[in-house]
Amino acid sequence: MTQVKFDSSALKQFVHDNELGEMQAMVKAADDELRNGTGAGAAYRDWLHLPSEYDKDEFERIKKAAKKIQSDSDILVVIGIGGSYLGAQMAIDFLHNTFYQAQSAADRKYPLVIFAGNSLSSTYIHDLLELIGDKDFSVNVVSKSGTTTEPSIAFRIFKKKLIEKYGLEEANKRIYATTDKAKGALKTEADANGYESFVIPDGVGGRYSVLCPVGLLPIAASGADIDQLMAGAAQAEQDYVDSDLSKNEAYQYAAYRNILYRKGYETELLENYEPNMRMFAEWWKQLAGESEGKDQKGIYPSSANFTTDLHSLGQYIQEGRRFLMETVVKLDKPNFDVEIPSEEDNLDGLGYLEGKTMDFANTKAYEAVVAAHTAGGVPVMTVHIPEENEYTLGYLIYFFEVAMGISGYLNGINPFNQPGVEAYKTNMFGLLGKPGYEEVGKKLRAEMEKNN
Ligand SMILES: O=P(O)(O)OC[C@H]1O[C@H](O)[C@H](O)[C@@H](O)[C@@H]1O
Repeated sequence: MTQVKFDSSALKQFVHDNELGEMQAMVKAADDELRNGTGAGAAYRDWLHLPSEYDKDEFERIKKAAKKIQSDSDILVVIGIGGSYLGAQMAIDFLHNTFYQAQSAADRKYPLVIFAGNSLSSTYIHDLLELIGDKDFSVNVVSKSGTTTEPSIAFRIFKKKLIEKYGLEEANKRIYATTDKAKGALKTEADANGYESFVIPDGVGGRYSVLCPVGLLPIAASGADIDQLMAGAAQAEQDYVDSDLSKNEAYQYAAYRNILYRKGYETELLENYEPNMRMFAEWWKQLAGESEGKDQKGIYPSSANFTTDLHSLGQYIQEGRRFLMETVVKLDKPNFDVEIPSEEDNLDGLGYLEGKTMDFANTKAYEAVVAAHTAGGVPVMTVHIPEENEYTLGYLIYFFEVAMGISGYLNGINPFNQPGVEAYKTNMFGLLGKPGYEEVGKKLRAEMEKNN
């Protein structure tokens, strides 16, 4: 059964009936590029079949490693940046109690999974070291290239703590490395020290890697069911193969956002009505931004959390400059609903809501917002999900991944590279004094002095 329902009914005043049909030929061509590898970046399409063609032996090894971590660690520190942490963190937030970090170990039942190496903040690392204190912990270091600066620095620090606490031999048994099968500094180190290693397949880029060991090990260690996650994604893999727009809602989403983009709606807000889906938007932003923002074009991916941000960004969305489109991921049925209590005095005037639930109010807020923003000139699309569980999440991940592949080709770019992220890295290496980058550093310092 489909787990995602794409609703474009609020677009009527923005997109004429014929416009979607006019996209069909282009969607067919984009589908051909994606499925048959005739488009740019063809070597990075292996995520397309990850849900059905993953390495089953490795999958079992992931589950075993997760069990070991659960049995010997209070905390799992997952070190990675970009695609090497966003998917795991969004999944863990989506699948667990909102306050699971604050729960006691007994209530949580599973290790706390904490992410590091996704910034260069010393405060963050200091505070995490303090949180770990004397607790038992393990480290999952994740890097496809095996050379990214932020996670490399964090890894040195947590490796040192592991060695101090457990000694070298036991420390090596508490380090799990997820990286390339053959190249990169992390692979070299993992081989030299005998870390248990998991492979990021060649044809899977960072932002498409949540359904490989990158996401699966931390998600499994957190106690979530990765079989169900993969089963949901595999269902979506089957459901989204038709290049006929009328039969493929992921492709409809890709087509509509491109129709809107070409009319000047250049920024897309991914929205939720559930605080535990904030990280989902962060994951989606990398997926969309790195896939599409290149060659001086592309939809700018942003996000908003409702109803919270209706009291901050809401004014701008309703009446500010008109370049926004919105995509809501709407949970149709929360796992737990809470009734609004009755009060005799009704001093707060909420009597009219007595006996109704929080989710009733949340859904009415969503309906009200769609109507208001539509009237205000903001096109709104909705991706409905039935509930929050592993199966639905796997399905939803695949929905957005396949939509982004098609969307990129519709806009005439390579959706699978990210050449632009190197520019700051080169400068940073120059300024940090990395061997080989001396000239860059010299030039930058001279420019900075001139500007001061
Ligand atoms: O996994 P890594 O090689 O460490 O890369 C981590 C991230 O950083 C890079 O700069 C890329 O732009 C991202 O696509 C990638 O997910």
